[in-house]
Amino acid sequence: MEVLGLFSVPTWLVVILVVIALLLMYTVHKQRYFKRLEIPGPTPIPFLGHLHHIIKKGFQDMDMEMTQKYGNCFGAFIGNIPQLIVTDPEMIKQMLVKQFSEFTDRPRTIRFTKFFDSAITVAQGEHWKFLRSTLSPTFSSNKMRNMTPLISKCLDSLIQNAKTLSEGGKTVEMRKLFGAFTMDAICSTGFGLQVDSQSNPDDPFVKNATKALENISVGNVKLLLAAIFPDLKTFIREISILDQEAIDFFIQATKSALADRREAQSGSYRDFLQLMINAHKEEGTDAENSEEKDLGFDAYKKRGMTDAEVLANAITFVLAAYDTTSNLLTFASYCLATNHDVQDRLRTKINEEIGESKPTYENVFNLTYLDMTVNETLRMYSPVQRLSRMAVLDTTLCGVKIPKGLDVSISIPSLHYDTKYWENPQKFDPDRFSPENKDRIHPFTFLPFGEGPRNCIGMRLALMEAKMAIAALLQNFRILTSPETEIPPKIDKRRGVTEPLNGMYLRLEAL
Ligand code: HEM
Repeated sequence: MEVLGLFSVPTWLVVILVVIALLLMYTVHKQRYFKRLEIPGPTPIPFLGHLHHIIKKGFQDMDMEMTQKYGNCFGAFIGNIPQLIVTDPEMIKQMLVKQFSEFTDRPRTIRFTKFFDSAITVAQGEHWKFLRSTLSPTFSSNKMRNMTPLISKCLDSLIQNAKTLSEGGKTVEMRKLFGAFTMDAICSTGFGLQVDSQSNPDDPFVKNATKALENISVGNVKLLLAAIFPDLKTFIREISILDQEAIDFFIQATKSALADRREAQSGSYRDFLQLMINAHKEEGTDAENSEEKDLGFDAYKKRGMTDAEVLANAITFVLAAYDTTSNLLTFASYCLATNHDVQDRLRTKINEEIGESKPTYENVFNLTYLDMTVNETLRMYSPVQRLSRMAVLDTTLCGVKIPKGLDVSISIPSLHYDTKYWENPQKFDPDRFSPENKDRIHPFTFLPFGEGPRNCIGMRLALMEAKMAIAALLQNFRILTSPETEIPPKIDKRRGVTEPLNGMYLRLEAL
C-alpha cells in the first residue's frame, strides 16, 4: 500500500496497525468507566487494568493500599472489567441489607463452567432464592446439635493424629492437620461418609479438594480473554478455573453416595445430602442437559431440585467449607502460640466450663472467651478477602450512581484493619469482642461471614467445628512456636483466601 505516494507499506502491516488502534480505543473506552461516573481510582493499564497489582500484591494488600490512597469507595479494573471497591460501612449496610433487592446477585462478569450455574454461590435471582430456602434448613441450630456426635468422632482422630505427628517434640504443619480434620467433618456432616483422611495423608478427598482450589490462577488464558474482552462473555464460556479432574472425583463420589441412598431408602440420614434428595422430584426437568429458562420461585419449588443442582451444590459445600474452616483453625493456632496469655486464659475457661468432658455444640457455644478468641482471629485473618455483589438495576448507593451490572466488592481486610474502627489493629486482642466492648464495634466493620440474606450459609457449622476443635486441642496440648514458625506468617498472594504461604509450623506439647 502506497502512503501519500512516498513509500509503500505492506497491507498486512496496515491491517495489524488498524487492529491495534481499534483495540486500544476499545480498552481506553472501557477504562474510562469510572471517569464517566466521577469515581476516583488508580489509573489502569490498557488491557490489564490492575491485574498486575493483583498478581504482585494479592487482593488483600492491593485493596488496603488503594483504600488508604483513594478512600472508601474507588474504581479498579480486572482487565477491562470495572469493580467498585467499597469499605464505607453505611454503603455496605445499604447494599447487603437495606437495598438487598437491588444487589441480590454476585457478579457473573466471567461465566464459568455451566456445571456451577446451579451452585448456590453462583445462582441468581429467583433461582438463588429457591436454592437458599431449600438448603438453609440444613444449618439450623437443631440440625447442628444433632451433628455433634459426627464431629466428635472427627475430633478423636484429630487429637490422635496430633499426638502421632508431635511425638518426640516434632513440629507439626497445622494447615495439613486441620485440612484433614475439616475434610473428615464436611464429609461426615454433609454426606454421611466416614472418610479418615486424618490417618491417611494421601487421602483422595483432601488431595482433590486441594487440587481443585489451588489451580485458580490469573494465568488461565480463557480467564484473561474474558477479563480483557468482557463483551465477548456469551462466547467465552466454560472457563474452568477449578481443576476438572478433581471436580470429576467429587462428582463421582457424590453420585455414588446418592445411588447408595436411593437404593437403601432408609430415610435415617439427616445430613445435607439427604435434604437435597428430599427436595429432588423425579419428574423435575434436569438442567444438566437442558438450557432452562429462568423460572419464578413457585415454579422452581414445584419442579424441585434437579440432579445437576444436587451435584453442583454438594461439591460447592465441600469447597466452600474446606479452605475457609481449615484456615481459620490454622491461624487460631498461630495466634494462640504467639499469645500465651490468651492461650492460658482460654484453657482455664475451658477447664472451668468443660473440664475433661468432650466439647459439644452446647458447651462450646457457651464459652464467651472462646467466641472472643475466634472472632479476633477472624478479624486479623479473615479467610475470605472480598464480598461481591452486582447491581441488578440502575441505582444509587449513598448518593453514588451505580449502573446495572456493576460489580461492587467489599474489601474485608481493609475494614478489619482500619484504625478508624479498631484501635491498634495489628494487635491480637480478643477483648475487643468481650460482652462489654462488643457494643462499641461499629456496625458493618466486622464481616468475616458477610451479612444480610446472602451471608455465609455455613457459618454456624463452621463456628461449631472450629470451636470444638480449638477446645479439644487446648484440653490436650500446649501450642508453642518453633524455630520454623514464620512470624508474622506470609500470606499466599495468589488466592483470594487468606492462607499461610509457607505452611504453619508449630509445636504441640502434650499436657
Ligand atoms: C470459617 C469458615 C467460613 C468462612 C469465613 C466463610 C465465609 C463466607 C463468606 C464471606 C461468604 C460470602 C458472604 C456474602 O457474600 O455476604 C460465604 C458464602 C457462602 N459460604 Fe461460607 N464461610 C465459611 C464456612 C462455610 C461452610 C462450612 C460452608 C458449608 C458447609 C459454607 C458455605 C457457603 C456458601 C454455600 C456460601 C454462599 C451463600 C449464598 O450465596 O447464598 N461456608 N462464606
